[in-house]
Amino acid sequence: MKIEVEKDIELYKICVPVMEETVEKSLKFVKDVHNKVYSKNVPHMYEFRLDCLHKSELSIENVEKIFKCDCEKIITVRWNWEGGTWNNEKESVLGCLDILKRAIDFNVNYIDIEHKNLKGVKQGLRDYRDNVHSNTKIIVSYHNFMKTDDYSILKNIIEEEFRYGDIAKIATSVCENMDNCNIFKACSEYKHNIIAIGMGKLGKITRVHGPQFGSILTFCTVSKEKASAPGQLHIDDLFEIWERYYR
Ligand SMILES: O=C1C[C@@](O)(C(=O)O)C[C@@H](O)[C@@H]1O
Repeated sequence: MKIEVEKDIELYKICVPVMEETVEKSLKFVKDVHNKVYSKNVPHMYEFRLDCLHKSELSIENVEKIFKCDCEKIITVRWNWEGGTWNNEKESVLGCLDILKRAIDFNVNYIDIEHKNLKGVKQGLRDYRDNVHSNTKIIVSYHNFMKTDDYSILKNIIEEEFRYGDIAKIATSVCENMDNCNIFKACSEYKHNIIAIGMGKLGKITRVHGPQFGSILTFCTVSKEKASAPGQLHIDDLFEIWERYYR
């Protein structure tokens, strides 16, 4: 479905996280979503949360099967200190940076690395991407599951994210409506180069209208029970709202 609110606005993109324990289940999930097993609508792209893979699944040869999957994708290896399940045990089996660099070798659409993780890698991934002449875009992400920081702090984080990557991402918990205003402000100020999300029930408005303000995508779930973060809408609900709101 194409939704064009403004002449210059790009397609609104919906991304569904894939959080399976095995590569086989991940690929089957994407195939089932594409075949509308879980929902009436299908997303534009998928975020493969490779941190969710069981450690027995962690080999470059195995994760490469995901990089080859024929869909628009984000490859993410989310650490446990940022809300994911990656930990030192999994890291000892296969390094998260090795996974992300291999994904870059495969020209996946996006990789996502935490803003905090960059303390160790500095410019590493962007230089690597340029050196191997990959087209992968680098998302640098910041999550705050407790609150939404003051705009001046968010702005500093976003500016630093752009020092290391191509797309800035903030996903913060919305505690009051002014938080939503700050998230929309970030979408507008960094239009089409940012993913900005308000987590939690109060933040749902940003998940629905963030793309109109300039966020390049929004995350949805295809399950009534399972979501990768608080406040995600079911994909069918979002499509229904967009069709009504933007018709
Ligand atoms: O960073 C994000 C955003 C998210 O946390 C959300 O709030 O929808 C969902 C995560 O899967 C993703 O990596």
